[in-house]
Amino acid sequence: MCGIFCVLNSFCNNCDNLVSQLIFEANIKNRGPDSFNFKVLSLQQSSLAFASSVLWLQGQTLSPQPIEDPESVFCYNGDIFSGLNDSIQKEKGDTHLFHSFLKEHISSDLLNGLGKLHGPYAFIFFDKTNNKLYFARDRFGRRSLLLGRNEEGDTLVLTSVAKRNTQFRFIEIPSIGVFCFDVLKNSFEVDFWPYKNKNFYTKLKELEAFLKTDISIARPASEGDCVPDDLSENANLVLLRGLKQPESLETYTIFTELLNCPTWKKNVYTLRNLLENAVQQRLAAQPEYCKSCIAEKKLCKHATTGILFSGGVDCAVLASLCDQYVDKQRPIDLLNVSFEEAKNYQSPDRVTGLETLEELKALCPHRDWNFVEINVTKESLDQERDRHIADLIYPLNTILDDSLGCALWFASKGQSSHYVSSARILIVGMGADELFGGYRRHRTAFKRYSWKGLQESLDDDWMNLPYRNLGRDDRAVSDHGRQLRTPYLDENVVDFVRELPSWEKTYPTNDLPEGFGEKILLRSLAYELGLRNAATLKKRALQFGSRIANPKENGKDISPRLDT
Ligand SMILES: Nc1ncnc2c1ncn2[C@@H]1O[C@H](COP(=O)(O)OP(=O)(O)OP(=O)(O)O)[C@@H](O)[C@H]1O
Ligand SMILES: NC(=O)CC[C@H](N)C(=O)O
Repeated sequence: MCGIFCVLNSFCNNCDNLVSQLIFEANIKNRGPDSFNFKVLSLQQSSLAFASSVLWLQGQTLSPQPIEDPESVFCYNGDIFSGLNDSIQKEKGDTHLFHSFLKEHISSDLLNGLGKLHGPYAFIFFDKTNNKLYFARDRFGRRSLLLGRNEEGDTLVLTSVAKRNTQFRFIEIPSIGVFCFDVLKNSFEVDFWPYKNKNFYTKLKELEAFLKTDISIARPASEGDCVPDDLSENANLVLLRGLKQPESLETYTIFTELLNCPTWKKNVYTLRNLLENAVQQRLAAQPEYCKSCIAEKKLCKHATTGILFSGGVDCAVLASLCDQYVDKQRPIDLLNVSFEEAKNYQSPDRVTGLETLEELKALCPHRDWNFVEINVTKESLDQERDRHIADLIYPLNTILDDSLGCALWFASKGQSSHYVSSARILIVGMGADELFGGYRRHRTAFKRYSWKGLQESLDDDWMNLPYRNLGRDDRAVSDHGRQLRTPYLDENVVDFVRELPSWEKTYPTNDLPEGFGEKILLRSLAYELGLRNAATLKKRALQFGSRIANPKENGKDISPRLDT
C-alpha cells in the first residue's frame, strides 16, 4: 500500500513552512516501505508539498512517487487490475499509466473514463497549467484518503493517514466522485460518479459543513441504485419456498437440491468464475519476492500471500480459490487473531479457523498452509492502541471502530510467538456480508418489511460500506507495509451480485435455518468447492469471533479509549 500526502497553503508561497507540516511522515512511510520522496511547488501566492511512500506491487521495477513533469504532480495509492493498457502494464506497472490516463482525461469526461478502470485507488493530481488540485477515492472507497483543514482555513491537507490532536481536523473524503480545488479561485467542485447512491448529497453536505464552504456540482448525478419494484416470483424463489421443514432436512440435502436447479447452479458458476478471476488478478499483481527478501531481491520460497482467516465461509471460499493460483512451492499464511478475553485464546474464530484448516488440508493436500496463531494480551492491546492504532482509526471514533481497527491491525501484523508472516499481500473477506446479506439486521428487515425491506437494508449497507469500514480497514492493515486485497469488492463481482434479486443471494426467512439462509448463494459456492463444513457455519463478526469486543458495550457509542 502506498501512503500519499499533500499540503496546500493558499496564502503563502514559502515552501519551508510546508515541509515542517509533513507531520504524518512516519505513518505515511509505514504504508510504503520500498521508497519515500517529496516535492514542493511554489506558486504565485500559495505553495504545495507532496509526499508518497511506495509499496512496490506492480511492474518489473519500482515506480517512485510523487511523479512530477512540466504539467503535473501525481501521488497514487492504487492497484488497477484492468482497463489500462494490459501489455504495457505488466512491464511498467500501473502508476505511470494511471498518471498518463489522468493527464489525457482530466479535462474531458474523466468520470466515465475512470469508470472503465477496475481496481481500488486514491489519488492526488495537481494540474500545473490550470492550478487545480484533483483528488478522489475509487467508487467503492477501497482506499483511504482524508481531508484536513486548520482552524484558520488557510491550509488544506490530503493524506492516506493522519493523527489525533494536531492543528488539523480531518474527515474521510466521501467516495462520491472526483473533487477539484481551484487554487486561484479558492473554490471546490465535485464531479459525481455517473451513477448515484442515495447518500451522495448527504455526504456532500457533511463535507461542506466540515469545510465551511459550498462545493459546486459539475453536473447533477443521474438516478442510481434504487429498490426494484418488481419483486415478482421467479423459479429460484419458488424453489427456496419449496424447501420448507428445515428441521427435517439435512443441510447437504438443501445444497444438493439447490445445485440441481439449473438457474441456481448457473448463478453459482457465474459467481465462481467471477471470483476466480478476481482472486487470480489480485494474486498475480505482485513481485515474486516475499517481505523479508524483497530488499535484497533474493529469490525464495517464503509465503508472499496471506489470508486474514477466521475459518468463516467468506474467507474459506477465498482460501480455497487462492490455492488454485498461488505457486504450489510457496506456503499460504492463514492469519488468525484472538484476544486474551478468550480462555487460552481459544476464541470462536480460533476454533472455526482450525476446523476449516482441516477442510482445506483435505481439499488441497499439496499445499503448505501456515496457520498463524496471533494471540494478543490485554496489555499489548492497550499499549498499541494508545501508542499508535488510535491514530490509524482516526477520524472514526466509535467502539466498533476501535474493536475492528485494533483486531485488523494485530491480525495483519501477522506475528505469532515463533513466526512473522512474510506475506506482502493480504486477502480478506470484506464486503461479503453487505453483498450477500449476512447480517442479522437483514433478517430483521425481512421480518418487518418482507423482500422490499430486505432489499432496502442491503442497499443501505452497501452505500455505507466506504464510511463504516473500508477507509479504516485500509489504514489499519497498510500500516504494516502489506496490501489489503478484497476480491468480493471486485467490480465484476459487485455488479453481478448487486443485480441479483435478494432471494437469489440471501434467504433469511423461516424456511431455512437461521444463520444458514443468510448468504445462501455464497454458501452454495462453498459447498460446491467442497467446503462442506465451512458452508454451514453461522456468521460471527470479527469483533466477537476474536473476543476483542465487550458484548455489553454498544458498538455505535463513541469509544472512551480512542481519545479524539
Ligand atoms: N479472528 C480473525 N482473524 C483474522 N482475520 C479475521 C478474523 N475474523 C475475521 N477476519 C477477516 O475479516 C473478514 C470479515 O470478517 P467476517 O466475520 O465478516 O467474515 P468471515 O469470518 O470470513 O465469515 P462470516 O462473516 O460468515 O463469519 C474475514 O473474511 C477475514 O478475512
Ligand atoms: N501500493 C501502491 O499503491 C503502489 C502503486 C502501484 N500499484 C505500484 O505497485 O507501484
